[in-house]
Amino acid sequence: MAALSSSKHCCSSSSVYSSSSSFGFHQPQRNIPFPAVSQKRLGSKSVSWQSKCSPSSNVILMQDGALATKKAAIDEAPPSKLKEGLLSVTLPEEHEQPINFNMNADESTVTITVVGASGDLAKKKIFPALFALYYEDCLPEHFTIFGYARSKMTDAELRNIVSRTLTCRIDKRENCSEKMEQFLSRCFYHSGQYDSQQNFVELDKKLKEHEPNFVASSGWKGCKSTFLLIDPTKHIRRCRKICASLSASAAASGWTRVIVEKPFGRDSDSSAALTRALKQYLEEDQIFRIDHYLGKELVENLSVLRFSNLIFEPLWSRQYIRNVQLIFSEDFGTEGRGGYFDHYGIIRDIMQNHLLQILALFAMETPVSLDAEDIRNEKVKVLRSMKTIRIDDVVIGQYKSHTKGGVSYPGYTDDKTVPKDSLTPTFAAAALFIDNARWDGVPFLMKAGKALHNRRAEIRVQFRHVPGNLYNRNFGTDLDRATNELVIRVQPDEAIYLKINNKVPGLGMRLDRSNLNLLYKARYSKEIPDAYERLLLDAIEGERRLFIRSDELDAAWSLFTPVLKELEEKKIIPEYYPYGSRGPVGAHYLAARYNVKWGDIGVDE
Ligand SMILES: NC(=O)C1=CN([C@@H]2O[C@H](COP(=O)(O)OP(=O)(O)OC[C@H]3O[C@@H](n4cnc5c(N)ncnc54)[C@H](OP(=O)(O)O)[C@@H]3O)[C@@H](O)[C@H]2O)C=CC1
Ligand SMILES: O=C1O[C@H](COP(=O)(O)O)[C@@H](O)[C@H](O)[C@H]1O
Repeated sequence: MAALSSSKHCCSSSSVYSSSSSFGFHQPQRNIPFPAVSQKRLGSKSVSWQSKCSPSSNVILMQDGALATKKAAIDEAPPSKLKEGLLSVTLPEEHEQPINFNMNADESTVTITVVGASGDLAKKKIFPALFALYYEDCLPEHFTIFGYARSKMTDAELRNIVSRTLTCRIDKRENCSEKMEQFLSRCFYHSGQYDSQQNFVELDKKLKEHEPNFVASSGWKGCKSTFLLIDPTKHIRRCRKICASLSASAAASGWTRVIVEKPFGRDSDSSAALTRALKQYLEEDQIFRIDHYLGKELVENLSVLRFSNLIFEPLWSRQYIRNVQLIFSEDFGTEGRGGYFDHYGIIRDIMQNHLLQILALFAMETPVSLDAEDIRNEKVKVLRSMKTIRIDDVVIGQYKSHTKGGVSYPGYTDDKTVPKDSLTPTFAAAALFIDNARWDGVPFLMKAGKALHNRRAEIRVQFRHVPGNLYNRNFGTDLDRATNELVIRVQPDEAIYLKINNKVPGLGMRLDRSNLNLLYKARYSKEIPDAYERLLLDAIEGERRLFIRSDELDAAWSLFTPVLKELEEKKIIPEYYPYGSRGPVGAHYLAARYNVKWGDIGVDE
């Protein structure tokens, strides 16, 4: 979990504040005029424009009532800053005067705390993503990163661990080691218990010591963000304590945002309990629940593809789409995470969150705007329109050991941290339906598994066959074999391709299926940022579009909780499949029931 400070409280203690960056840092003003404000007449507003690091980010935050409209705000902002997207404004409640804000980007500042810094995710993803942002100049001029966990460590030891995980992009090798040194010199560590307010007060004290002089001298108390990287469901009491400490510190010294990693509960009740615990001390808009699949490039592109191309949106309904497939596979097992995994299983680990989030983005109605709340409103609507999942529409599997080419691969229950008699699914397939006018009757098939034959995540959209197609006789009796299929390959080798029927060149009339192929590595020379880079940047900027709101979470759990309960109460035995195989055959029967063939199986997979 991580917490960020937002401009909302940072600015509340003084009558006139200014801000110089998209990160919302507040300074005594530099006299750039801004429209007058009166708290009574005003509501929250946000303004979006192109930012250097965050193309569609919501960069100006006007809260506690700003008279300024979006247009006025943009009109008032200096063009150079609009270009860079470096503005953030918060208006104090008592403020009745014209407001000014600082435009000096050099004076922007943020403090990032990584709670659970000794863990796997911090090393593997969080520090490398923060470094990538630093390298890209997407972090403010003055930033400090504090690792926090119970393990005893010095700053040097943290830096040593972190340094081993930092890499520069292939196209950004210039000054790489110099940049790493600079980055590491901003990383510090503080050891403490998660439930000790005293330890957090000590941390706060250290954070202050690292604030730049101009922050201290202005009386402004700081903008902080905190990543909570301890399992929030298992450590709910600790999380509540952490939030209490952050909230107490924020009340005295700014405001805080908390970025929380999954798992967000294991069913509706535990998820609601976690939400209650977090909301005891934080407002919903301070909580950033991460689903890292939403930060993946092609998942983000889904809306662009659909809503900015005339050739797709009109086809996006039951009228033209026969089925949609959401596929996740990994070619490795739960090695090393068996203890965690056994408590959750693949449905909770991948389907209820990552695949369902993609489904919601795919199937939602057009949002009013690209504002986070508009998008999330549409996602909630579609999730709430889904039919209860029937147990007959779910197939579960578990991998067993397998020997191939003289190499022996372990079964799931061979992991010492997994009970020998565990029925936890490592594979699942499910058919879901959306009960609305657009998607009535269209199967949304999900498939997710570990220890399969490849690593892949993709969205497949199979279209209906062309009515009265002149070329039907070329396809034989199985017309569905010749339908168009749009494939959005999220990973690896990001690509979007469309399968079309095409005449094979020559004097005859032979058709084949070919791909119109947008392979990212062939089209774009730029390396694709890791999902965590996008998400961390958005969290720091206060952009919520890619984070899960509590009502979305409730809707997702309402959908999956009944079937999960039934599977567990009935102790349904998973279908065993060999490590490295294509998974249980039951998945094919499930698809066949709805006249569907999995698109990832076959000649053109
Ligand atoms: N690792 C991954 O690939 C992914 C992880 N996540 C989620 O991110 C979060 C962090 O994951 P990850 O880093 O792998 O987790 P780890 O198991 O590595 O632990 C993270 C931190 O939790 C603390 N911790 C571990 N056990 C306990 C305990 N029994 N009591 C109190 N604190 C404990 C450790 O700090 P210390 O003991 O020093 O206090 C450690 O720094 C989790 O919520 C996880 O579900 C999500 C997606 C992928
Ligand atoms: O959330 C999780 O995701 C990873 C897969 O993420 P990816 O970005 O590598 O595709 C998965 O291995 C893990 O079990 C799950 O908790």
